[in-house]
Amino acid sequence: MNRPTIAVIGLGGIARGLLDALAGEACADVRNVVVRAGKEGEAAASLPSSIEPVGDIASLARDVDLVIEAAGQGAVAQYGADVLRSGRHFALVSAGALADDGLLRTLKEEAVRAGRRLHLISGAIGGLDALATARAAGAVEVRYTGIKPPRAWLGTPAEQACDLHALAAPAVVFEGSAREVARRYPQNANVAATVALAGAGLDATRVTLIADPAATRNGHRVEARGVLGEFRFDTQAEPSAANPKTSASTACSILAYLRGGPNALALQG
Ligand SMILES: NC(=O)C1=CN([C@@H]2O[C@H](COP(=O)(O)OP(=O)(O)OC[C@H]3O[C@@H](n4cnc5c(N)ncnc54)[C@H](OP(=O)(O)O)[C@@H]3O)[C@@H](O)[C@H]2O)C=CC1
Ligand SMILES: O=C([O-])CC(=O)C(=O)O
Repeated sequence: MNRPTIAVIGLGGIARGLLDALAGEACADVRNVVVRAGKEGEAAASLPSSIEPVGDIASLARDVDLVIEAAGQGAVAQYGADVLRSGRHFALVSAGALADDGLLRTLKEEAVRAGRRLHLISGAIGGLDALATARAAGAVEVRYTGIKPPRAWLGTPAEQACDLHALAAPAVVFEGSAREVARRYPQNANVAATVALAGAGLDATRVTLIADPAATRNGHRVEARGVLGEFRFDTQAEPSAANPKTSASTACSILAYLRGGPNALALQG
């Protein structure tokens, strides 16, 4: 990838981490941040004058050629197709949005029509290359296990599964498919959808989520078994200082991608 001129959707923990990292980097020029319509002025107050906040895709600077989503699943649905129709590449981290087959199909079709790239950046997870290799050889059984401190699960359905404020031992808060977890835990388990899209698919990939009172970091475990043998990829990730639900590695995965790293799934192009 040549040095792209980019826009970032979102201005939360991941986006700010990325903008901070890019301030000292030559791998991309940031022209715009996409914020909710009406919040442009508020956003401008906290951004350098070189970055203009906009409230829609039509207002992006003409020379933006790549748009990075770092906002949430709703933002993928809201802006993804417009980004591609406007002739720009689209790279995202809110992978759970792609558990909606209709949205995934639309984005792929728009990417083909526009001749643009549709990339899913690795985010907080690793091992996608090994998953793709295992899948290429035939059927593969894949399990993703996410283990986070109780505070990372506040405001999610995990609150109904256990008392997050009085947990004395690890508690399983979700068991099911990657497709289901994408819908139920939109801010916490996008990595499960990423693992699924790289390997066994959204319905076959099994997911367990655990709230662990002894955990201080976000654990991500990928276990795969197929005709080639088996592997296990374990991550203990520092939580983002801005958002305990998110691993700090997510912003860095976008930086690595912009540097030309191999850490993205090409869904199209
Ligand atoms: N693949 C991966 O490994 C990971 C993916 N993620 C994904 O990244 C997302 C962002 O994470 P994080 O930065 O920590 O979250 P934050 O909650 O810190 O920030 C989200 C930001 O996005 C903005 N936003 C949300 N929806 C829209 C929209 N439709 N239009 C414009 N702006 C919008 C929010 O604005 P406002 O405050 O106005 O709502 C906020 O500025 C997560 O929700 C998750 O989907 C997160 C972690 C890992
Ligand atoms: O950053 C993480 O730990 C993973 C995460 O929140 C997600 O996949 O949505």
